[in-house]
Amino acid sequence: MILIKIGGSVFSDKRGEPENFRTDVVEEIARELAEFYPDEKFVIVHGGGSFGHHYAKEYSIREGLSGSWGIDSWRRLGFSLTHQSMLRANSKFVEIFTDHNLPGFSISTSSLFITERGEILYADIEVIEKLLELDFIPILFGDVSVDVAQGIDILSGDQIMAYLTKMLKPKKAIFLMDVDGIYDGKPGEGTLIPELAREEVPALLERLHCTAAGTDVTGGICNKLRKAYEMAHYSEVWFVNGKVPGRLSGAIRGDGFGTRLR
Ligand SMILES: Nc1ncnc2c1ncn2[C@@H]1O[C@H](COP(=O)(O)OP(=O)(O)OP(=O)(O)O)[C@@H](O)[C@H]1O
Ligand SMILES: C=C(C)CCOP(=O)(O)O
Repeated sequence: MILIKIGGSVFSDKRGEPENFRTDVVEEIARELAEFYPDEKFVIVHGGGSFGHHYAKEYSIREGLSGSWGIDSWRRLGFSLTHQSMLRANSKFVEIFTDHNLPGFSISTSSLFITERGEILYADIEVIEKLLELDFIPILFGDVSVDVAQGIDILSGDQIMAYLTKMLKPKKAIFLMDVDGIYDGKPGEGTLIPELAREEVPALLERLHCTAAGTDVTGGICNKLRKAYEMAHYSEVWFVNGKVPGRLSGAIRGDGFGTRLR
């Protein structure tokens, strides 16, 4: 099984209009997956992009429930609206997958996962395992979450990737991004790293200023790299450009252009 995260920056313009969706990009991803399926099994996780992040920010979901009825009544509505927005993104993926004869099946993340300050505390993944046995392609997504510490929070697709890698032990985990891979510095300024050893990640995090007190509250490349560091215990991890046709296929075959972490 191969686990793939389709980054929010790949299927939408995060700085653009709310709920913009790059149909052509996702269609190309589906076309490439259809070349490998059913010989290869897949689990897909997609990010929030221009869908969930917009509502999550507007209703400050990451701050959780406060204990004040006024604020919480408003935030509960935001929690629901954020989830509905993610369902709209998710249904676009399922439609495109099924149009390409791929049995993509929607899994509502917030119904399976419980978090503690945004980190996964518990998840019931039996249904995902069963769907895989039955040759479905489960499609999960970054979502809102019920959180034991603060009532509600946001669960990032990158956290889900790390959890599923640990539990399902895919032969490969692939992050599709809107840049060519991991750079030693800012994309466009630093150089692309084609091969990265797990032991090199802590030093790279320091060079990228991803210290514990860093500013990546909602994720970004620092969170992605930290999660990939955990994942590399169990699986090879790839970072490739999901907007360039052929790059996903290259990562699936193992001869692709991007960053390979082992
Ligand atoms: N050293 C770096 N190497 C690679 N990307 C970097 C680096 N530093 C910053 N970035 C930025 O990180 C972004 C990818 O992180 P981001 O969290 O936006 O990914 P995503 O998975 O597409 O989004 P989402 O979390 O919404 O699903 C890239 O667009 C890139 O510009
Ligand atoms: C904002 C929401 C609801 C999901 C966040 O998931 P991510 O884009 O993978 O970090």
